[in-house]
Amino acid sequence: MTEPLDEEEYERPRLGSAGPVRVRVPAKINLHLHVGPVRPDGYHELVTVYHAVSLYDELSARRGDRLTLTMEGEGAGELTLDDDNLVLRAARALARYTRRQPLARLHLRKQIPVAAGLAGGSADAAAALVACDALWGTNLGRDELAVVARDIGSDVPFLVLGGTALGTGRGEQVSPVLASGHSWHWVVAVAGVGLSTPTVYRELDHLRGDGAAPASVGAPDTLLAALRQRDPAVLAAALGNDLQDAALSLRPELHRTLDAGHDAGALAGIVSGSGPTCVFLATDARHAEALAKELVDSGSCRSAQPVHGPVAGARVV
Ligand SMILES: C[C@@](CO)(OP(=O)(O)O)[C@H](O)COP(=O)(O)OP(=O)(O)OC[C@H]1O[C@@H](n2ccc(N)nc2=O)[C@H](O)[C@@H]1O
Ligand SMILES: Nc1ncnc2c1ncn2[C@@H]1O[C@H](COP(=O)(O)OP(=O)(O)O)[C@@H](O)[C@H]1O
Repeated sequence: MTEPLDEEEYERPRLGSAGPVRVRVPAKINLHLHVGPVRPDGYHELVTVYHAVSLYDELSARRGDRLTLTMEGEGAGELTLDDDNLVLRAARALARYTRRQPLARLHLRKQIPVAAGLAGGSADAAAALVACDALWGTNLGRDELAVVARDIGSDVPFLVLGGTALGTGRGEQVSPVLASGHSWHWVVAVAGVGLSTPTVYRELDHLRGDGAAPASVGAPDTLLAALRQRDPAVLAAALGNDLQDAALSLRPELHRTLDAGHDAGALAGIVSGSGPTCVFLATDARHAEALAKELVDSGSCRSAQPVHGPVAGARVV
């Protein structure tokens, strides 16, 4: 973490924009999530393939004489405006990094459900970095913003980048894996109540420690090759998530959601990251529409919506 500066060391911000700056940021799913051993710092070593999908939060930033945040939309009422708020943490981290005062009026419109395995909070942090960078005229560029992002959360650098990317380390080391221009069609089926990410990692450790170790997805080579083939049936066979058994152990009712997707004709279904959202692969946009409707009708999830990916990371719009 960057050390906080004393007030007098701060520069008044040179405003890059009069504002408002509007930033749109996507949710992520993990097409491949291999969870390795626990590291000395308590995080698990990961190899993951992140994929940004067309479900967005939006953050606007205006000039202000303090740092303030207001929120509306999906799950906004559950979030507090304390030091744990990822938007405020991100704005302060960028201000410290660029030796400025964190002065901005921020407003967040949420559509990405909270604690759903879709990295909504990380997305909002990435949006705050991009919005404040534009408002303050700090012009760090995506690679440097991704460096600031690492201290905020493991998923945050990916949400700055977007697209499809390989994540290693604790997930914070990201590199793009392809830019083929091909779109994939998915349905995200959201559960009523979120799951805590640390609880799901602990459950995996517990399952592994029991000796009834769930099989691991191994290396991402098959998945990466499948992405290059652009064939949804091939991709369907390559999707995998080591956190799935842990999420299912904590939420057995997710079996019903996965079964409903299968019965409705999805090419494949997996838990998204730490869950409890389930994500289903469709052949095309129409198939995704039909699947989403059937999933809602099945009553096995709170809502289901078609999305596509990959899409760009946090962007000024
Ligand atoms: C599981 C994943 C998959 O992409 O995301 P979600 O599906 O929850 O969105 C990520 O690993 C979550 O990333 P993120 O939500 O940024 O996690 P962080 O804030 O860095 O860490 C939250 C907690 O998750 C656990 N954690 C996270 C990353 C990691 N490589 N090993 C871990 O054990 C630790 O308990 C940590 O204290
Ligand atoms: N702006 C924010 N949006 C969502 N969650 C936030 C935010 N700020 C802090 N959080 C906290 O981050 C945690 C993880 O949320 P989120 O990123 O939505 O889920 P997940 O890690 O499952 O993808 C939640 O417990 C939530 O309280």
